[in-house]
Amino acid sequence: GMDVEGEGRKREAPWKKMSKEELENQYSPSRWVVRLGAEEALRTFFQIGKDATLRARAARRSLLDVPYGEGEAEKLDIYFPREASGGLPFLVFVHGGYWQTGSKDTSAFMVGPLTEEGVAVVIVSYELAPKGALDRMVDQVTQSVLFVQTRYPGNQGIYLCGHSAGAHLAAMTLLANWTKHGVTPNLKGFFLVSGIYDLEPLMHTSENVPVLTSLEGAQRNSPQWHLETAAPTPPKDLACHILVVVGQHDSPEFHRQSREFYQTLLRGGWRASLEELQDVDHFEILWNLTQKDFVLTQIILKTIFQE
Ligand SMILES: N[C@@H](CC(=O)c1ccccc1NC=O)C(=O)O
Repeated sequence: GMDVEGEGRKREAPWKKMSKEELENQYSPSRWVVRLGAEEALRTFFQIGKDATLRARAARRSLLDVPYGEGEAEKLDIYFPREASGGLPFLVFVHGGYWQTGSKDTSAFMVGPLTEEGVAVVIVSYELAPKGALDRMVDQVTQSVLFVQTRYPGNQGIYLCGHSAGAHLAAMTLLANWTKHGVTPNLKGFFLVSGIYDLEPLMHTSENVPVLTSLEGAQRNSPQWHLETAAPTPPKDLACHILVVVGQHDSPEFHRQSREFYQTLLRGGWRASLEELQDVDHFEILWNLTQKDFVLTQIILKTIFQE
């Protein structure tokens, strides 16, 4: 009905009526790609990411493999604008790959157009499953944000961007207790791209192997679940804007996840918006960020520079 309060909370989750095969399908983004076959889409995605990373390293001043923690995987790359002077805005990017694949070394998609406009870009690696556990990955992303704030205290804002499973990890930092860490990062915005916010349906797919072992663990690592049950209060100044964005050709379950997370953010008093980007799939929505005139590149730049 029209009762926004009741939507999505009292109603039975639609995925619970799906067969295992249907869930598997809904949570396999490559199967929804319209222009390429599934395998070719994934290959193209990683190739474009690798090329963009090589270009970024050749064309921009960078600091590579900077440790933000003790762990072997706890490394990040920082790419600077050509004319870097004084305080810069920073975009911190968390890659996807269902917590099992991906790397900072294939994920510097947006470095070209953003550094061109004066944004420093940080690409984060974290410890993948099976070695890494979700709680640990969430902590690592939190640590990477703390690292950027501590190293660049004069920054003109930190914007956290994540794709797919990386959007999940980025969204989890909305729940971080910064007081506990002793540093409050100058977080000004979130760009959550084709993300997953409720992990419970994934427990019934092969993608869960080996990250989700219990319902309790799935809930503990679901920003959707936290916002619905504990309702953490948003920062008082509401300076932080959260953009939830999904591609037209993402699966219906990915659309539902984005929509419900956005609605839950609004109910909780966060400043959020939802965008469905026309004519892009789960992978194009990210690889198009290599292009300055792509609508999401423009949205990101506008968000960073209007504030
Ligand atoms: N096996 C997955 C792979 C995948 O979902 C993926 C690959 C690269 C970057 C992000 C991805 N999705 C979520 O993290 C698929 O069917 O597309």
